[in-house]
Amino acid sequence: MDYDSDSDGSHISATPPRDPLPRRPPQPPPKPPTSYKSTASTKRSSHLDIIFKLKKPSSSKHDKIEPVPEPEPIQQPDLPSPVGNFPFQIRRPSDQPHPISIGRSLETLPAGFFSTRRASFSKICKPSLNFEPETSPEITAEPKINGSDGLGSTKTCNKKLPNLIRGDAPLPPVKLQKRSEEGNFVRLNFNGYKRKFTAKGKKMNSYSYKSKYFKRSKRRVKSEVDTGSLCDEEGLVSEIKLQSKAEKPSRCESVEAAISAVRSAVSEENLVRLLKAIYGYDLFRDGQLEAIKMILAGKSTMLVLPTGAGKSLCYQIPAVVLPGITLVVSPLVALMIDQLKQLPPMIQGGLLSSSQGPEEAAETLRMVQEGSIKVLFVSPERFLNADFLSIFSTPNSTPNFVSLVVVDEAHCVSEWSHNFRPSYMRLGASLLRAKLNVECILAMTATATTTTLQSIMSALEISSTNLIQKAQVRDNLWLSVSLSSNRMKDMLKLMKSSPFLEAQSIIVYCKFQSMYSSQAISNFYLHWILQSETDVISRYLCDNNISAKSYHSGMLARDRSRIQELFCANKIRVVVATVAFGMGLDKRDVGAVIHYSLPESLEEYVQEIGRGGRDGRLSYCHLFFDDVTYYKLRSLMHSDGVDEFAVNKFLCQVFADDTSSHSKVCSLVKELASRKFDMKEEVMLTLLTHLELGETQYLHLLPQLNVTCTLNFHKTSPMLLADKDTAVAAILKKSEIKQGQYVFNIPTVANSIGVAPGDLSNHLQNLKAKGEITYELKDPAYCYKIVKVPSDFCSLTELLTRWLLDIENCKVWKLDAMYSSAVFAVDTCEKTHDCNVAQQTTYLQERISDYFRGDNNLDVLDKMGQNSPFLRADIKVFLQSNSNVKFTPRAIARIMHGIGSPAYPSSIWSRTHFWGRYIQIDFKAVMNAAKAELMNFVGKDAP
Ligand SMILES: Nc1ncnc2c1ncn2[C@@H]1O[C@H](COP(=O)(O)OP(=O)(O)OP(=O)(O)O)[C@@H](O)[C@H]1O
Repeated sequence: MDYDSDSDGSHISATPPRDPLPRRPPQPPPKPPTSYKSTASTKRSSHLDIIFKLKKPSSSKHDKIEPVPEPEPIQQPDLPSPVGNFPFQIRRPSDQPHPISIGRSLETLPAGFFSTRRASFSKICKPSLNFEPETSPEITAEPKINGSDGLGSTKTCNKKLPNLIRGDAPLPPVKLQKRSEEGNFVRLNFNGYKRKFTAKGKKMNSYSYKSKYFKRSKRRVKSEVDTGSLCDEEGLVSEIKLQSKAEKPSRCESVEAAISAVRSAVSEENLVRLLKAIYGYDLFRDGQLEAIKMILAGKSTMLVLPTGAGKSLCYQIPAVVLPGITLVVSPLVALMIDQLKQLPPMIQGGLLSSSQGPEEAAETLRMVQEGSIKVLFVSPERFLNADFLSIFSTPNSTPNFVSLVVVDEAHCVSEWSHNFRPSYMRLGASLLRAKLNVECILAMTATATTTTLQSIMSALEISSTNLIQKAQVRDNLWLSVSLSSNRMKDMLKLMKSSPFLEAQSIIVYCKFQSMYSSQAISNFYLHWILQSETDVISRYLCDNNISAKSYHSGMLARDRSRIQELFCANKIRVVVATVAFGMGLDKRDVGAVIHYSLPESLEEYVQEIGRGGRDGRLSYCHLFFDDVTYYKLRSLMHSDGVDEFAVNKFLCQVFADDTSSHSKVCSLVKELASRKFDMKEEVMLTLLTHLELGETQYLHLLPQLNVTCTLNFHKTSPMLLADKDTAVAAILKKSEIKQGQYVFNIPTVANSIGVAPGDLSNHLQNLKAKGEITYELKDPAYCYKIVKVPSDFCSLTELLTRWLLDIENCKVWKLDAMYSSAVFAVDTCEKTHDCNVAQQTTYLQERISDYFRGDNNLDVLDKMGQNSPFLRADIKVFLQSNSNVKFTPRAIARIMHGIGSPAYPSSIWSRTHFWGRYIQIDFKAVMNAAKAELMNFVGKDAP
């Protein structure tokens, strides 16, 4: 079967039909500055055998290739013209700049309106840890809670601290286990169900079993159970919650006494006493004491500690000592919930998240204002909400003033990190100081290069003397790597051999959620099209007698939680997951982490291997890499890129709506704009945020809204209601009537009567409550007010495009650095007689520390081809066969690289013969070839 057959004429190609395996492009001239010669890319044998002693693998049942249905003939897509005017010119907007005026503050949206994106995140890990032996906590009483600062002496010790986790805790009900199954456990109680986790096997954490305290708490568990962290079955937090009532007062008193002592003198002795009183730990870990002292001295601090090193404690202790509230900014709701659950019970915590209902959010805010919350977790998007900020712009005498702002995952602040989030740009020190009146900021991360650190510290105005940084990778992680031309089989071999065979809990990380693009790479994978890679691999492992479960972000949240729980309870041995797995995961006994796919950066790699060996025991981390995955990832690094003319058109639209009033709320419907400018939503948000927070403030972003309203009248006739209600009158004026329903844009109607869109929404809710109307809202949109119209659109366009291009190049460089490190380890090992895991660990550790140190001499391979004899001819054929569609060079390069974009989605364009055909040729080279061919094409058509 000719899978690649098209019906659009594009099969008339300069290149012969695709081979089952991609042909290597003509090699570019050798790159000069590599201090070692890579043999990894040419040698196809697995290196596993020299690293680990292998057992004989069982045969795979998976080699069967199922027939693939013939693809439907390609329909010429009904695409919006992504480029109204052809790419090579930059237009100024037709509107003239308007005088600046300051708009009224209209933003009164209900809390919880924001959406939090799911991002590829988790926490990271760094170097030489001092994992001191954990001692049994001698806790004698359940902590109590207190006065207006959360720990004062006026209130009773027995008050229960719920740590406001509501119905949004992402945990499904679980059936009660039989008592007899209890082993090393903590019982959780979510959604009204109690559960126990049983840890089977011999490899349980030695601390837990040795701990006298643990044995005592086992006996007590029947009487009292509270919530606990999903994977903290050996953690102290849960143990604290198991205290008997009789023990409460002394415990509470000792905490209060320890706090008073620290308040009067911030000495090491007093802090260790407080550590012991709250957590039961005898010693601070590396970096903790230094950080806590610095924060208590009021100094903003940059803290870089590895994953699992105990960063949370560095803000929790100051939170109980300082008088006001500690605001913790976290990028993901899942992380916030996890951190909230892990707060010791004497620290009253709360969270504000987009998944909460308005009542829940209002209740949390009420508690904040009362001063009964000590630690509040919020998303960075919350800082868009003026109502939220106003709560904290109070004098320091009120109970709800902010003593400390903690920026967790602080690398998200920097565009040079592996995980930049535009909303984190909002957390600049000047804004935090102006809006929250806060002096002390703690930035925490586990992975940041020197460049990233510099940019975080400059944004948050943290002095270079206040940097606390420890090593990147823990010593208990054994790192190995191998080049593999058959990763599935090699992985099976690995897992059936020692020491992976003995590992109790294993995480296998995959990169791609769907096997879709595999069809472009090898016919062998054709039958996996549109299946999750994690599903395919977990099934393959199960078929080969290794019990494994798949986990990816496309699954229902309930199913994901269930898998995480079972894994934490040691009921699943292997989880095959995408990066979505592991965020906030605190399972201590993960014995092995296998990378089935190359990570996108060393940051991601370090973060993912950091899930292993959190109990301080040896954990084995193996990385498989291959050229095909590298090429695929290299293409993906270009998926956020945009061109100058697209940025210019975007700016024209953003400022087009500015007529006369700067108090007007403008909106940009995300999906429509994304297709129109062929820009991902995240990229548009990055640009808008830059327009607000860059050197010149051009606009003021407001919380996102669903802007299109479809409304029906019920009780009173529309005209009669309009006589009494100005909002209804405006709706009638500004609506289109479609099938008897009134359809209008919320900001347009709000602007016409001079109210905020949020106020109009509230008004609609009231009318609905009275039975007058029903309505539906749709079309999520970015909302903003224009502060200043740029005077020179061309310069601004150029500036923004260059900035985005630098970010794109940085991502590519990070991937190349990851790939080069893997090649380096394999090559160096190959040259070494009797190379073993210990040596590979050393090679990889060296590369990792060079990378994070920002060593400019780091050799980075770029193995992309620079040209192909068929490229220009293929582009020409492609253009001829799609002559009715407008393209940009970037759009063509994306198609040739097999990357979908909002205006050229893969669902349509992957059916073309050329989809992904040139992934081995550098993206920019393909773009240049496309540009030249487009010029020819346009020239020919010109009259
Ligand atoms: N001084 C200490 N002694 C013993 N255990 C500690 C100490 N400090 C923290 N821990 C424990 O270490 C574990 C990891 O801590 P924490 O979650 O704060 O790490 P982290 O650095 O935030 O890691 P991640 O980046 O994965 O979130 C927790 O179970 C915590 O209770």
